[in-house]
Amino acid sequence: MYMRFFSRFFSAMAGPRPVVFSGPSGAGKSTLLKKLMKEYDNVFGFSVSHTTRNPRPGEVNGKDYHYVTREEMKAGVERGDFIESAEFSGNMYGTSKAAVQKVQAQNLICILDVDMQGVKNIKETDLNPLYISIQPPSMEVLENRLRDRKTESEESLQKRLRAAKVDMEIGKEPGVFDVIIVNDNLEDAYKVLKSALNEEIDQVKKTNMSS
Ligand SMILES: Nc1nc2c(ncn2[C@@H]2O[C@H](COP(=O)(O)OP(=O)(O)O)[C@@H](O)[C@H]2O)c(=O)[nH]1
Ligand SMILES: Nc1ncnc2c1ncn2[C@@H]1O[C@H](COP(=O)(O)OP(=O)(O)O)[C@@H](O)[C@H]1O
Repeated sequence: MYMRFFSRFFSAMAGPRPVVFSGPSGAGKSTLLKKLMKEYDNVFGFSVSHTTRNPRPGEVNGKDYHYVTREEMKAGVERGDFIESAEFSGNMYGTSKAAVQKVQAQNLICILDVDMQGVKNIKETDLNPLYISIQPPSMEVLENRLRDRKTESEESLQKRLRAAKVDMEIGKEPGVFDVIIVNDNLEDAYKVLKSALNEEIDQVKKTNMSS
């Protein structure tokens, strides 16, 4: 009880409330997050995850992900470097404590992009974030977007679509997410996202201006 109080107290002291984004691969999380961080670069900071998957063309090590081998990742997990980690579509992904602390130390809203296992595991921690789900308008649209993105092999695409079906069902369960955004038209979805974060954005702007 007291431990819980103190850890909540200290996590509140660590900076503004983080925001966790989740939703099927191809739903548009990265697109929306990049837009948000471009418009509010002094308000949000991205928690750079570790992954064992290969970088895609254009992705930058240390910016999109920290790209590591499975051995390195496992060693990090064993050392207790990670808040959470998960296996997704044949690769490991995880949020390191350092990634979140780096953002919080700058008094920015820490953005995490994690799969459904990440959401479940983060719920067991004291991070206490706002949970936002980004959903595609339909499975058909999701498949088309993933194919058009041209980043996946047929095997990887099928794995992502299978995971998406499961994720979409869990995401509908009441109480899992605070906000659910259907990303049909990008500009409309972005407006909904900004209005969901309005109070937090204003709060950080005020605090950071006066310090
Ligand atoms: N649990 C967990 N999931 C992550 C993490 N980083 C990314 N993911 C998730 O891993 C899945 C695959 O990500 P990625 O390979 O970048 O593919 P994309 O989502 O199709 O662009 C997505 O659902 C991400 O939200 C992490 O640190 N922890
Ligand atoms: N509202 C939208 N309308 C059409 N295409 C979109 C929309 N949002 C995202 N996309 C495209 O769909 C693909 C998947 O989006 P992405 O942001 O990579 O998804 P995620 O990060 O959730 O895997 C990308 O090629 C992106 O440009």
